[in-house]
Amino acid sequence: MPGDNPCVCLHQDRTTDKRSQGWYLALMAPNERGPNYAWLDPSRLYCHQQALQDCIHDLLQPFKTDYIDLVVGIDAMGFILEPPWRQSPSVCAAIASRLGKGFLAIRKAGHLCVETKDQTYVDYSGREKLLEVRTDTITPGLRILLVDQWIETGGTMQAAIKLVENQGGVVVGVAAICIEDSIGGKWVRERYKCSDCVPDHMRSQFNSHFLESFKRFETPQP
Ligand SMILES: O=P(O)(O)OC[C@H]1O[C@H](OP(=O)(O)OP(=O)(O)O)[C@H](O)[C@@H]1O
Ligand SMILES: Nc1ncnc2[nH]cnc12
Repeated sequence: MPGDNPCVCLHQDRTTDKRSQGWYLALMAPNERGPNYAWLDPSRLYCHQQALQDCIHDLLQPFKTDYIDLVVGIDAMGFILEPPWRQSPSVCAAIASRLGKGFLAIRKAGHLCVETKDQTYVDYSGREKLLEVRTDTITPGLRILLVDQWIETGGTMQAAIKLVENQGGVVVGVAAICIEDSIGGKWVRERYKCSDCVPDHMRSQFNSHFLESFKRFETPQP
């Protein structure tokens, strides 16, 4: 049953199982390191080949018929979810290239050695931060899919949207594993076509920052 959220093992082979919607979300690890960290670690699901494929498939469903010129990912984990249209996720850059789509990285401050536009923001940590993007890529009218791992307060995504739109880019859509029902998350949803991976019956768990699967979560022993 879809509400049944099994404890999914990282190395369990689910390729032949009947997979329920969002099954791979149970692979995400709870925060065990305290308040300076995000409340969970979604990146554990990227280690599982089927989980990564299903996650990206789900994220892209709503955009199948949209024309997209460029995929823009937010530093750092947003880079992983660059869509691997039609092929394996491990070769996403090659696929983007074959399809004639580029990938633009919006970076956290201090990494780019070229001319940049920047935008300050405050994220879930409450700290003021800076995003930067190169100025030689986004041209007026360019149709962009913005991708990040997660939207909690929405501060990071709102800053990325400003960077794109201030250069004339058109945000066709916003994709993240979870867009929480925060004020900022709702702001993004109300203004842009969005996709996330959270089934309706699990949304309250995400908004309260505790997943049922955490109760059964076991960290593998070394
Ligand atoms: O909605 P917000 O409250 O702004 O938070 C969302 C941002 O926070 C996380 O990134 P983080 O800075 O933890 O770095 P990471 O991508 O390298 O994990 C996440 O990947 C988003 O970029
Ligand atoms: N990676 C993440 N996981 C969970 N909550 C988040 N909030 C912001 N980033 C997050």
